[in-house]
Amino acid sequence: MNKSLPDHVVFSKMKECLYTPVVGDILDSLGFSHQFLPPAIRPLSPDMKLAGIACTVLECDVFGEQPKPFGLLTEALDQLRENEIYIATGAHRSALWGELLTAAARMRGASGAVLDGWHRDTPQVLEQNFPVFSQGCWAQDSSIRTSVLSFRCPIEIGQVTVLDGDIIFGDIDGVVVIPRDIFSEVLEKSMEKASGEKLVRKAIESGMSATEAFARFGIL
Ligand SMILES: O=C([O-])CC(=O)C(=O)O
Ligand SMILES: [Mg+2]
Repeated sequence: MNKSLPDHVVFSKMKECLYTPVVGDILDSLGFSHQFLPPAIRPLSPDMKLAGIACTVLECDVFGEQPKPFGLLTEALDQLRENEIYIATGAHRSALWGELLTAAARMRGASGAVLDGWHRDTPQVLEQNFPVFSQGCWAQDSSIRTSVLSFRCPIEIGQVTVLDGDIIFGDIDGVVVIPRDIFSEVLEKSMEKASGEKLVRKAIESGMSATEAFARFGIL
C-alpha cells in the first residue's frame, strides 16, 4: 500500500482516476497476465466501482438440512474490516449474497462484495449504495444448499488465484485482482498510463492517425 496516504484515500483516488483496462494493461506489462476474474462477474449496476482489500471466503455446496446452517457465513461477515471486499467462491446452488449480508458488511465499513455465483434481493441491495458484483440474480436460498467453509484462505476464481489481502478493483468492464506486493507499482504506472491515454485521445481527436499516435506515444 501507499505508505503516505490512508487506504480509503488511495481507494477513492483509484475509483476516481482509474478503470480496469488500464490496470490490466499494467499487470500484463509486469508479467501478471492472469488477473481478471471471469467476464460473467458483473456489477449490479453499470456505474458501480469497487476498490479495496480482499477478504477471501471459501464456500461449498451442501445438500439438505445442516447442523450449522450457512456454515461460517456470519462469522466471516462479523470479522470484516474497513476497506475490505468480501470475495467468495466455491458454491453454485444458491444465492451467496443479499440484502442482510449487504447491511452487515456496510455496517463494518467494508467496501463491496464480489461473488463467483449469484446474489438475491436485488432492489434491496441496490438501495444500500454498496457495490456488489456477481454472475447475476437468483433468489434460491443458501441455508440448505451452500455453506461457508473457511475465510482468509487462498481461493481461485477462473484464471486467478486470490490471496487474502490482495487488492480488488472492479468497474463495468470487470474485476481485476492486484497482488498486494506489487500494488504500489501498479497504482503508479496505471495513473501514468491513464494520463497518457487522455493525451493520445486528444492527439487523435486533433487529427493524428492511430498509427502515428501509437508510434509517438506507445500507448493504445
Ligand atoms: O440468505 C442469503 O443467502 C442472503 C440473503 O437473503 C440476505 O443477505 O438477505
Ligand atoms: Mg434476504
